[in-house]
Amino acid sequence: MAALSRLLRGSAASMCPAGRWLSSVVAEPGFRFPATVSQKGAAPTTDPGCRSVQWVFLGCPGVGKGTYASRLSRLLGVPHIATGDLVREELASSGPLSKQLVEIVNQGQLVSDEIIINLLSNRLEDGVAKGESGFILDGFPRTTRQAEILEGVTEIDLVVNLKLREDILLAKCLGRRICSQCGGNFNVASIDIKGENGKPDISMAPLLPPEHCMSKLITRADDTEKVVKERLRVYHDLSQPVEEFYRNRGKLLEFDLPGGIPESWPKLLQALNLDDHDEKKSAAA
Ligand SMILES: Nc1ncnc2c1ncn2[C@@H]1O[C@H](COP(=O)(O)OP(=O)(O)O)[C@@H](O)[C@H]1O
Repeated sequence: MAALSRLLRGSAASMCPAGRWLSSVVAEPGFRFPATVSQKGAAPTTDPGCRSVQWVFLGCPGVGKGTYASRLSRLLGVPHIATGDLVREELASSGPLSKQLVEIVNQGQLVSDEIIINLLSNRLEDGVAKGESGFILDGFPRTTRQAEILEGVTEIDLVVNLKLREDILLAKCLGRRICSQCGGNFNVASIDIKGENGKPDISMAPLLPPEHCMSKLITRADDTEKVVKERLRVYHDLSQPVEEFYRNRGKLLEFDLPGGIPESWPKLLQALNLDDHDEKKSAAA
């Protein structure tokens, strides 16, 4: 905990007040965006004293936090830090913690705040040593206590709350596959759901792996129907209050996913007031 405080205090100290996000969700001049990203309507800044973005992604299991957070992290040049990945790395390491964690994770429960903060703290410390700045957190905070601890040590600029219907979330979790060799994330679920009560239809094409990954696909041990349902229940009980925590602070951007990546990505960029020059170039090519 002390290490997390120290690290995050360090980044808060170099924060540019003019760069703080306001509830309008439009970045103030002062944030450092890499050359390929521009903030529509905001003058680019070169002020080296200002820090990079510090964002949080919230949302139920299977909603796509990892997908969109990692795309944004590449666009904004900040690390994407997923606490679920940190937990899985620890499980794979068969270190002293892994025995303790395996049961908790495979039952769909949350790891203790102390353990998760310790893992996050170590990850941030490694990042600082490599010269990283800013972050997009995915899967943290997941309890109001974690949110309070984070608030006590640094300023979060923006919290993006991704939303999708619960029947789709289950299908997406059950369709998740990981390449055991390259670590790539894929999804074999094909979603095609008619909208009801005036809601639009939702289609999501599968995100299929390249040919060479096909035979190496594995499924997460906690992506079984029983465990996913328990994770959704735990999310509603413990993590939904975190949405309220940030809503009360005017930092929550609600984003209803309109479909798969092709429909959702441009709309998310629009909601964030960001431009992806690289994507436009490749689309035009
Ligand atoms: N912030 C956190 N607090 C407690 N446990 C966590 C946290 N982040 C991840 N975990 C543990 O790791 C598991 C996998 O996390 P993640 O990959 O984020 O799952 P999901 O796909 O359900 O969002 C969780 O079910 C939980 O046991």
